[in-house]
Amino acid sequence: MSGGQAEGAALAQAIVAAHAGGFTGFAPEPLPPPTSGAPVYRAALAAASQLGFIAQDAECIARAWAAQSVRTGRFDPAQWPHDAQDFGLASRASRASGPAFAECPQALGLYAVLPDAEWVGRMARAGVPTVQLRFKSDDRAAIAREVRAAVAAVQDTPALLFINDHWREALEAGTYGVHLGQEDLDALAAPDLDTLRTSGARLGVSTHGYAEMLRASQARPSYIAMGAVFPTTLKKMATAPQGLARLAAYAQLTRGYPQVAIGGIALEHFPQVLATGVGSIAVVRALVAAPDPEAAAARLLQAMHPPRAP
Ligand SMILES: Cc1ncc(COP(=O)(O)OP(=O)(O)O)c(N)n1
Ligand SMILES: Cc1nc(C(=O)O)sc1CCOP(=O)(O)O
Ligand SMILES: [Mg+2]
Repeated sequence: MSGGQAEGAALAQAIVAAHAGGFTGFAPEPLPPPTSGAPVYRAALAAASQLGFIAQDAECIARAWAAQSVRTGRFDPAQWPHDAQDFGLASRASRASGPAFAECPQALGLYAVLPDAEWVGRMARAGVPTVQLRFKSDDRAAIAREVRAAVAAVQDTPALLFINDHWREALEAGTYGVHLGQEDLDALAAPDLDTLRTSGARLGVSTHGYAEMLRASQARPSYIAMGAVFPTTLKKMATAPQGLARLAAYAQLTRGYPQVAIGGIALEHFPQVLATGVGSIAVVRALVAAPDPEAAAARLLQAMHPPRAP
């Protein structure tokens, strides 16, 4: 090992030593091919991989760490990067990154993700402030029907309605917002994204790590969803559960956006999830698999807004 390599390995170990106690529970990932020769970049790439970040996220962390060192003029292994500028995360507030989607509340509160319009109405009437229709079907007529039924179901309630996946039907029905996954966003042609934005509909985007957050920010959505926090049995996830320490880091990075935490979240997790700073928690099974969904909604709403200590 050359002197330079030994020095780089020591920097990487210093980062790992400072953060291994926080980012626990992840097996090391293979070291991706470096895209820069800068010593801080290379050390952070090795450390992030050692801490279990997948290649695309290790690359984001390494680039952010190098940018942070240049900006501050020093390398501190304890200083995990959190600055949006260092990551190149597009800001919602700055016009320089292009027009933004319409605003939604900074705190969307309890967010129920629901399989059909009947559930949407039921949870809106139970007082859930944000609801999503997540209706999985390839039948265009059935989708349009379900979206219209969901709009009607929230009409006499204050609930904000997002439609998952089916953005054209959502625009036709005039819903409050649309939620898209990364693949949906990638598949959307620029003119379609413009149509969606200029319609005034709010846009929420799913993310599962740093690289996806940077990608989502390019669209300057109304909110950023971060998951899966814990293991979920609802669907097969391409990425590991991210856990609370990563969620806290993601929330710090994306604090210019309203944030939604999702994935495997149950009542007992609410205090720790809220402590990361997110303003909204999305759940599926905690409501639809509950023996008494209205009573479950009441408990989750209370956990979302715990009374302040006197
Ligand atoms: C609030 C919220 N966050 C994430 C998702 C997941 O959306 P997506 O990635 O589009 O995956 P599917 O839900 O379509 O399987 C969501 N629906 N809501
Ligand atoms: C639909 C969905 N999207 C996720 C993501 O991480 O993008 S996790 C998830 C399932 C959430 O269901 P439950 O609360 O029952 O675990
Ligand atoms: Mg989707």
